[in-house]
Amino acid sequence: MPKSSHFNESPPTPGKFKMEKSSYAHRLRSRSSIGKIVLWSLLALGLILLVFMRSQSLRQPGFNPTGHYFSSSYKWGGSSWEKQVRSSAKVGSRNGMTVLVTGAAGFVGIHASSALKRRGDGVVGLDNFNNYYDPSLKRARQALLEKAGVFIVEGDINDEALLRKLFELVPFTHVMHLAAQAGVRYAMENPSSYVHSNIAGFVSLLEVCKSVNPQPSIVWASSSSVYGLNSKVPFSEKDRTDQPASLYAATKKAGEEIAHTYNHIYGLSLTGLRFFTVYGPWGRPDMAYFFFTRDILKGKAIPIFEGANHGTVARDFTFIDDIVRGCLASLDTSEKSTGSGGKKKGPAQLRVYNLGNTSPVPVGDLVSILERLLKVKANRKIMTLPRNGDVQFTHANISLAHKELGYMPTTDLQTGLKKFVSWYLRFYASGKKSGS
Ligand SMILES: O=C(O)[C@H]1O[C@H](OP(=O)(O)OP(=O)(O)OC[C@H]2O[C@@H](n3ccc(=O)[nH]c3=O)[C@H](O)[C@@H]2O)[C@H](O)[C@@H](O)[C@H]1O
Repeated sequence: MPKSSHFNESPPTPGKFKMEKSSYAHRLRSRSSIGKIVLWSLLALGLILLVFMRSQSLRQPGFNPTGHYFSSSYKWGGSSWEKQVRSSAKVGSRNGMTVLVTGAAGFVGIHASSALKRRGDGVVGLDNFNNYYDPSLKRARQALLEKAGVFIVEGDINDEALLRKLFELVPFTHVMHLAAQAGVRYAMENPSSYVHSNIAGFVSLLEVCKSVNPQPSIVWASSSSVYGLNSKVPFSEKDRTDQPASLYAATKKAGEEIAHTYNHIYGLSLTGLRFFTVYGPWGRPDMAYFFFTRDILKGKAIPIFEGANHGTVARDFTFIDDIVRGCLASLDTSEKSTGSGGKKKGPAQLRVYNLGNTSPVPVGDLVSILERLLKVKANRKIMTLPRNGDVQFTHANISLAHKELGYMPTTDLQTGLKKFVSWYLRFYASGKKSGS
């Protein structure tokens, strides 16, 4: 045996100090070894306890591995819950569809759900009500949908058992998949939440959709951010999308590739919509137009980004009503999925469309419009576009959506912001809500 494998042997001590092998020294050494063993055992125990406590806290209702807290636990199932799901899914018009809307308590979700319900489709919502932004805004949207007869199931798209249960109760003809971790800049703070919702969550949904019978047709939210560093404008669906500038964009691009796979293998009919900076009443407080409004009213400084050499930063801001029309047209023109029992029976539809406004507006002009509408001067703080995933410019070419969906935006930024500001002032009028 090689010498080094003798654990009990004293190692060679090339250093200055060599201990005498007296029995006193031996006792001292064995006492200190016992001490070390006790210390290491305690440390190991502590570590095990820590891991155990963390795994328990992850299992607690109201917490998930993305670091987001939920305002309530996910309790689903039971006869009254099933009754609510079934009743919400009831179709109110001839040839109406039955749609599962994920992210129904979100900004686009509430508008799309109520538009579908209004025209007589059966709608069931699904949302995890996480606290990425003020959950009370999501609850207010939920209350509005409830009044319209749309029930929002509380749960996560990663919960396949819940998704299967929903399809067991209702044979959804369509899924409008809007649940996602949104926001370009937040991806640097909490990257795993993007992977959890936009990749794992999407796969979980597609896994269920591919295996149910009949398979639904799926329309889902991609993003203008997939164009990333593409500098050819306006952005066309034919342009390259392999240079994402943020992890958010990368997960949306991944979604498009995942959609291709499920279409190819399982015959799922899939339509991805590249939304361009959607704004409007009931919007998202993490978006610039929303928190600019709040901060102008508070007299706080407004950070306005500009490119290198004072280059303009601009967005193709698109009003929510135009986006909703695009969503409904996509659902209406969706062909049926072709698979059954998890097996593809023939080629299925696979589409991607830009839904933009075709008229980019510099961020400085957005602030000027808000100043006029709010009748308050903004405290502008011009700063160079930080390296945070933002791109300098977006501009949609919508000719494909126009040709195939009849999509044609009708709301300019001035008109759309007027509607937003009037909603904002009414919603936050009580002064109790902060708009954060
Ligand atoms: O089209 C999309 O796919 C995305 O649209 C939206 O992203 P963006 O277009 O980046 O919107 P938003 O954050 O409102 O910034 C607007 C402008 O203000 C500038 N901006 C922003 C913050 C700031 O402090 N200062 C500033 O000038 C900023 O540089 C930008 O020019 C959605 O959030 C995203 O989820 C996704 O859906």
